[in-house]
Amino acid sequence: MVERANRPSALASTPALAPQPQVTFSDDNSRVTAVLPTGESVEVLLYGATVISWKSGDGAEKLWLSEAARLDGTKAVRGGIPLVFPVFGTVPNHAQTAKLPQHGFARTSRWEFLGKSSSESAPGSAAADLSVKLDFGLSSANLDPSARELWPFEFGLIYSVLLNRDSLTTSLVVTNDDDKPFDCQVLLHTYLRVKDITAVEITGLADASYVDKVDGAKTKTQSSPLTITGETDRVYSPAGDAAVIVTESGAEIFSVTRDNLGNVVVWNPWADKAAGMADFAPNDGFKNMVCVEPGSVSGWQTLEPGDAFEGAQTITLYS
Ligand SMILES: O=P(O)(O)OC[C@H]1O[C@H](O)[C@H](O)[C@@H](O)[C@@H]1O
Repeated sequence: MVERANRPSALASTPALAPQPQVTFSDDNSRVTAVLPTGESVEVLLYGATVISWKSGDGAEKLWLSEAARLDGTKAVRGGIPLVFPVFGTVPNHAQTAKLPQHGFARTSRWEFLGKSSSESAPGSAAADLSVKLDFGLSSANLDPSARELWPFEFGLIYSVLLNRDSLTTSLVVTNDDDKPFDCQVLLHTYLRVKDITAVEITGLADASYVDKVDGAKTKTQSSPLTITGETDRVYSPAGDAAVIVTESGAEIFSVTRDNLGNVVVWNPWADKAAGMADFAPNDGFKNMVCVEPGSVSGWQTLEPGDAFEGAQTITLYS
């Protein structure tokens, strides 16, 4: 038998492998954070599966989060990306959801972290190609009994947050695990951060009809790029699925694409409404945000037993 030690070692002559770039990750039982090797990061609170931070590689925050947002699970988070399910706003004349609080219970429930997957294990992957996906789950089985009483259906929700170098995708899958159909609405209530709302223009909604919630719920048609000059609360129903582009001072900053979500809500509370919200700070924070909220809210998704509905948004940054 030849002693291994006497043989020339193939390994010894191989140059040391460069360390694989890694996604850094932390989970402290209340929030999950992932950081790509190139610096991009995302932070998700288990309460509501609310994305509370999304940073580009240079450390710039892309989402607006109120300085007075409660992050302790006592109130829906003011900012980031709260999840709206199974009702948007309140719909008193819809028997199934009439008892639910505004925007339902998904944003005020504690979700389970199901796990992470990243592209770093792919052989030869370069730092620039890395992405990470975080999955969260909520089902009737782990719902607070008080919420279950208000909406007594067996359901499952899987929410996935995918961070790439230049984009964030959030997608929600709803399944009906009951033996009877239920109706639901979903919406990704994204608070985008801007430097100066008066310099913002939103395109991609041309010719779309919308319900103007600050003008008696009248139905109108968008004729030109949208600028925000006062309280704005509109539910758009664009005919196609064109991207919604947010520009600031003429430069494109965000593109929001939708997958299987027929509505886009655009919301800015402006000065008076912002001042009236105890968890909205600073008072002039409305100048630094605009909500662009892909969803399915102008009608109902009726899910038969065993059926599923999936909807997603991708927010891409311009460099
Ligand atoms: O205060 P919240 O329950 O978080 O709702 C905040 C806003 O959400 C959506 O954008 C609705 O269209 C608005 O009417 C509502 O004011």
